[in-house]
Amino acid sequence: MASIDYKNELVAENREQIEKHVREILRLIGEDVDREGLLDTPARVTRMYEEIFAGYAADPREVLGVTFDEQHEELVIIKDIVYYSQCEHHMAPFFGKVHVGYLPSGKVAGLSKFARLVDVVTRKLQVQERITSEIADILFDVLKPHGVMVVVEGEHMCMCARGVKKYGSQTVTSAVRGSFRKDATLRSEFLSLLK
Ligand SMILES: Nc1nc2c(ncn2[C@@H]2O[C@H](COP(=O)(O)OP(=O)(O)OP(=O)(O)O)[C@@H](O)[C@H]2O)c(=O)[nH]1
Ligand SMILES: [Zn+2]
Repeated sequence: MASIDYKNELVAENREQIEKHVREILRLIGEDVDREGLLDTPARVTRMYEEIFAGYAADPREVLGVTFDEQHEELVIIKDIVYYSQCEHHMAPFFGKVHVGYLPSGKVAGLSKFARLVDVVTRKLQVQERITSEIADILFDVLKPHGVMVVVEGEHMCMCARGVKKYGSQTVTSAVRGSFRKDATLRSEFLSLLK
């Protein structure tokens, strides 16, 4: 499931300042900031920040604002929702897929809202564990389902491009709320449907 485009108005307001600081960082790392290839880079980086940090300007609970009543009380799974986030330790990208399963209790959300929720939660400085638990907590709180399970897979550039340099390793995190905590069969059903 593809992600959705948002903008961060906070970045837009501070555009001039951000551009100035990006230019300064370029100078401090040893670049010639006046060479042609870099002239538009501070503005480009700022536009990129508007996109990849759009989560700061949005309320994740609001994206689930429209829910509807539906008497389906069995497992619903939305899998393979792609995300792109930035680790809060290095400001390096990490990305992968989110899989959500929930057991509704009378209230369901439109399928696209799960992808919107993933976008809002991931488009800020994050750690993978917090993405996982935030999505689980918000769904559990807003939809009041019998249970929720969230699995997140991620590849972290801070582990590839620098530091330990372990390319291709995947981090998998999960969070369970409600009936998923107690019911191992339900967890197995969810995990087997992800394959
Ligand atoms: N738990 C968790 N750790 C993360 C995530 N993203 C990055 N990290 C880790 O954050 C840690 C930061 O460790 P530090 O020792 O403070 O920083 P560092 O010296 O740059 O660490 P190295 O990467 O080991 O060189 C590293 O182990 C990263 O791999 C994440 O989403 N979750
Ligand atoms: Zn990192």
